[in-house]
Amino acid sequence: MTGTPGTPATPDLFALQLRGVWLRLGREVILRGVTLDVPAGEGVTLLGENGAGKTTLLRLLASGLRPTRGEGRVLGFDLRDSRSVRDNVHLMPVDGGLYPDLTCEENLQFALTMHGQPGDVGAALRRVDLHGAATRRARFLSAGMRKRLALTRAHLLARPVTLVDEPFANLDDAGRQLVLNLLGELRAGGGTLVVAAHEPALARQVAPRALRLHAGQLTPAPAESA
Ligand SMILES: Nc1ncnc2c1ncn2[C@@H]1O[C@H](COP(=O)(O)OP(=O)(O)OP(=O)(O)O)[C@@H](O)[C@H]1O
Repeated sequence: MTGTPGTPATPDLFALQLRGVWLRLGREVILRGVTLDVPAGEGVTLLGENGAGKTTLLRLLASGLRPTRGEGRVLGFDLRDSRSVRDNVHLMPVDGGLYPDLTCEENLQFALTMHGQPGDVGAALRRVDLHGAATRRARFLSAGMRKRLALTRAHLLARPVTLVDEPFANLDDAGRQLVLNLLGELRAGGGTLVVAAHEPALARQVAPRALRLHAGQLTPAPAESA
């Protein structure tokens, strides 16, 4: 895995590749030699107990954390090429990663503007039943409403790679079905998806290949795995 920044080495082949990645945060070693190949368009469910390192791995794949050792590529771009990686990846963090002082519609419009993308903000808010809260600041939304807003932002942006952390948390039944619909549409459009979740049966409906992170290592999870 070699190449210069800004130049994809293996375009279209693999969306995500890690080779022997170790990651230390403070005194703790979180990842211990993680190797991963995710073909473009695949959906991966990331399982693991609390504190296993799922969020950390997603942040690393979004170029928000650097490997202590080892290397990785996103759509052929070296993980150290943060700009190229961030152009192609959207990470939905567990808290939604919204701007608390922007309204719902401003949060969506800002995301579109940052990526130079067109998009129908009103339709996106209607889709997740937030049209009545369009002018409400994100800080005044409930946890479930924040999750809906963050999800519709990920769907609207439809980056080649979408990483979502705990998409089902805080949602009612209708909200969980919305997650499945929105993430399913991202996959259907050819997007690569990684879902970190504690609800394997739900997550696997849109991201069938399940991997488990345990003791810093990534292994295939059996079909019935919880
Ligand atoms: N900034 C940080 N500095 C030091 N340690 C950290 C930092 N962020 C996370 N950790 C540690 O990394 C480990 C993995 O955390 P992480 O949030 O990635 O786990 P997780 O699998 O997403 O857990 P959960 O299922 O509870 O969300 C934990 O032991 C956590 O305390």
